[in-house]
Amino acid sequence: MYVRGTVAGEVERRSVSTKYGESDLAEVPLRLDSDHDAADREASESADGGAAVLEENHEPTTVTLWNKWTESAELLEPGMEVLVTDAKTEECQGKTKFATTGESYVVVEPSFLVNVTAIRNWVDCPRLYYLNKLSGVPLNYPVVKGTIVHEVFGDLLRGRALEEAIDARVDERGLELGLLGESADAVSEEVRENAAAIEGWLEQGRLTEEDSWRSEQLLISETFGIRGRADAVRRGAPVELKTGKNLKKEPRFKDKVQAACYALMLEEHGGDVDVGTLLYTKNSALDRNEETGDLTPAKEFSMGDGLLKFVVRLRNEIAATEVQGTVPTGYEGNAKCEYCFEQDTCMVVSGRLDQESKAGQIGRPLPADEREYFEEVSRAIEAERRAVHHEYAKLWEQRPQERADDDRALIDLEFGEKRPLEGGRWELRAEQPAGTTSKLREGDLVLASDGHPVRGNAELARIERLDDEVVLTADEPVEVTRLDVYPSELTTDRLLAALHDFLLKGDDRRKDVLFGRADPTFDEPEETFIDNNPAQNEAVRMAVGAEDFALVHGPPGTGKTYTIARAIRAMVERGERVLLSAFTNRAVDNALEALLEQLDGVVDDDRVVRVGSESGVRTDMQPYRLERAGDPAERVAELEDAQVVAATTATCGSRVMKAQSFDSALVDEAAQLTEPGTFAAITLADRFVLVGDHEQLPPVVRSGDESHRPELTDGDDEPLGHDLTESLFERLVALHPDSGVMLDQQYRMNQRIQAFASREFYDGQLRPATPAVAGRTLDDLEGASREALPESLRDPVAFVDVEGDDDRYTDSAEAARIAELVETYEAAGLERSSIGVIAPFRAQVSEISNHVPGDVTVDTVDRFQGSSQEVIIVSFTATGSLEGPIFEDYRRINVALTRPKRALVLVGDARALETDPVYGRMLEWASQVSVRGGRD
Ligand SMILES: Nc1ncnc2c1ncn2[C@@H]1O[C@H](COP(=O)(O)OP(=O)(O)OP(=O)(O)O)[C@@H](O)[C@H]1O
Repeated sequence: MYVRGTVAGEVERRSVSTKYGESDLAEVPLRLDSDHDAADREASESADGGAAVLEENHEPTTVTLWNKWTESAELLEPGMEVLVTDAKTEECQGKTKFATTGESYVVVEPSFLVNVTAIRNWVDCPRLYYLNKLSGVPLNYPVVKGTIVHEVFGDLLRGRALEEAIDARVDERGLELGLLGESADAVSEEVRENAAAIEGWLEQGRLTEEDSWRSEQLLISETFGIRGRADAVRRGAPVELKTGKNLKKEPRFKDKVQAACYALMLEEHGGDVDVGTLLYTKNSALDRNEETGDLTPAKEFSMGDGLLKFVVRLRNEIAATEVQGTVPTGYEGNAKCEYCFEQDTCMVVSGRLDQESKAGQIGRPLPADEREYFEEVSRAIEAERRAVHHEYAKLWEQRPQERADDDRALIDLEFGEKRPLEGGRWELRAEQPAGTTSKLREGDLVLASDGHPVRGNAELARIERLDDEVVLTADEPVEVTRLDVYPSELTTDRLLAALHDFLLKGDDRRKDVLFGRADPTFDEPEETFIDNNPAQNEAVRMAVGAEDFALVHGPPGTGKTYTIARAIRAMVERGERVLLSAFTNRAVDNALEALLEQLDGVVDDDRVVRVGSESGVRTDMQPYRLERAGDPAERVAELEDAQVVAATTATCGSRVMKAQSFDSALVDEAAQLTEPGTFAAITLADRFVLVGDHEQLPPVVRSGDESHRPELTDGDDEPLGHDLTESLFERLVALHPDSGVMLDQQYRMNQRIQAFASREFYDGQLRPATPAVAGRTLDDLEGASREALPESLRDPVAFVDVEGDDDRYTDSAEAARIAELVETYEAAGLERSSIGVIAPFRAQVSEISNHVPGDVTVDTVDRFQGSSQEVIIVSFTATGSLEGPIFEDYRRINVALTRPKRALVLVGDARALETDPVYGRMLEWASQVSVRGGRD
């Protein structure tokens, strides 16, 4: 049976004499989880074929861990979670206790998902694992070549011809190879040598019997807290490809460990694995006359129980280290520093961060405030990682309908067909029921399954099309009936690397300025860049003249995009190479569009390059998109000759972008970026300009979403100084207020609409840029007439009182009233597509969507940020006390109220809203009719 719970006290270890001799044991006081989805587990095929439904029990019990599992017991601290499989019960003085059996596995912190490659690295040296995590994998030839060989291997398994696979895969990596100075022919030759081993081996397999193969299988273990992608699975057993050589008979130990991880997961999914295979592809390229030893590439080993358990214990060490936030020193394993490639890096990191390390330390430690900053921010990033793991856990903890309601899955799809594509991949089609919504978008990577993303047959797939029909491409032909959001750690990995690069490799002057030890300096040109808007002109002068950085604070509609474009043009005219970046693809493309207008006749179009994925970049910007595939020299020239490169901040953390450098970086939507998120872009440039509005939505952090367990090691209860929700932009505005300028003329809203936001959020300084903007009404729109509206809606701002029902997340009366309002505006001549509805909860968004036609955009505030509409209707969904995201942070209401150009209608329960002073003032403003209002 399964026993799962939280450690409730100190663990006691001792030795006892048994009939088998001396045995170690550890007694762990455990508070059992009451409802660890027992029913769900029972229905599933879990590793031990059954599950214990444990009674709710708040009294701690004891679980005894025997022999080798006492090693894992040593890692335990009160508050940690433990899972024991195949436990037995023992009655003792009327109490039920538990103990491990010979079959048991003990899993520490089972919801922390450890990557298989992490476990493999950990075998070599725990500190190496830490260093890899910190600095990320750089662009280097062995890594890129290894990836290509793996891809060719997958292709061969899927039946693609060798030469075709090599050509295609080398071509796809053109850009990376170009950056590394490699030529396609030379790389193809090397890949061919490696692939020969694979092909020969596959031939043998085919000669003897009908093999059942599967390439690249994504495995996630809900029992052992491990995940990874097996290179291949042959007759149910793992096959791992290594591009190195191995002249011994046996596979390398760490490679065995890796294969054992996959074996463990395959067994959890119902397999019985007794063998693992390692394929050392370099072996076949070696010359028998020069090398002695076993040159056969494929080496098999038998998969013993002892190894599987050892692997789980290693995994436990990683999980415990991560949850406690301790930094490995290298003493934990038997690290051999003198042979390690990373010895220098290791010593530098140890020296700079003043960490204990087996390799030793070099250099002076960073100043104390920088080390403290590093600790706080890296801890916050690790909390983000745990939140991603939490997303994984939801894959099995939530029922399908709950996931669908959460917008995290599309369920009940009707499988249509699977069609083989050229190159051995598959196209999968399914129909989705009408009216379903989710977070999934075209271009997303998803978990496509035949029913369950973890327990069923599942595969990573890309969404090619998403309307009534869903079209996917994948490596394997899954009969798709369900799609789940794929929780990715990529962002977290890149944040950590960006933090590392900034603090450990970053420029000292920049750190002095960012940590407040020095003031930023400017050398502003006297030139006038924009003659009709003094604040914008000053912003461009500061941006161009900044020697360190400049800040442009742009309230809604104040011409941020225009100002950025003008500033970049000025920089380009001065001969600078410029990076244009923003948090979202949408903002990057908007700014790029404005910039192209400015650059017309200044630089050739082909010196402006957009870096991003095909699905991320807007159609009209595709001509500027950098193709990754093709001739290496051509690809790299295209990027390196570019004078302006545009990419999201996430892409700035990619290996390709990290190889670039710029004179200046301009970052839009900077108030929505975490500090390390901002570093990813600005570390690529000598100077930077941040553009944003800290009175609108702050960075979105996953770990803030839900209640996570308190830090285990955080002895002092001091609140963290840096928790990722404050942007670098906001911090710098406070730290160096004179390095920025606020744009104060807005080009969007009628005067009546902007009045409240200006007063509440911008010290009354925001004003309409022109009389025409101030006087905007619906009458300006073709075919629309305010006269046709009821009197109560003729003013640009209106309030509609709807008594709230008692539901917390939805209000159907409000939804019905909003549907009527939409009809009223339509009757007055408005296009439905020019009306937007904002609601605080997803549930209310769905409720309203069911009442209004599809071409009216209905969404949450977060989704509306950055856009505008002619008419905006806001549903407050409030009753009694004000609770919910829209009310927790006044910046949300600022965003909601500043989306419309010509008309704003607030729909809510006046009595509830009045209970808060800000909303009280909002009601007053919305209910007063302007002098020039539409009364006859
Ligand atoms: N100095 C200016 N003179 C004339 N028009 C301007 C000026 N600055 C901006 N505009 C116009 O104002 C509108 C809004 O500008 P822009 O798109 O740059 O705003 P933004 O601040 O980026 O908006 P958002 O708040 O949506 O991000 C655009 O139509 C733009 O052409």
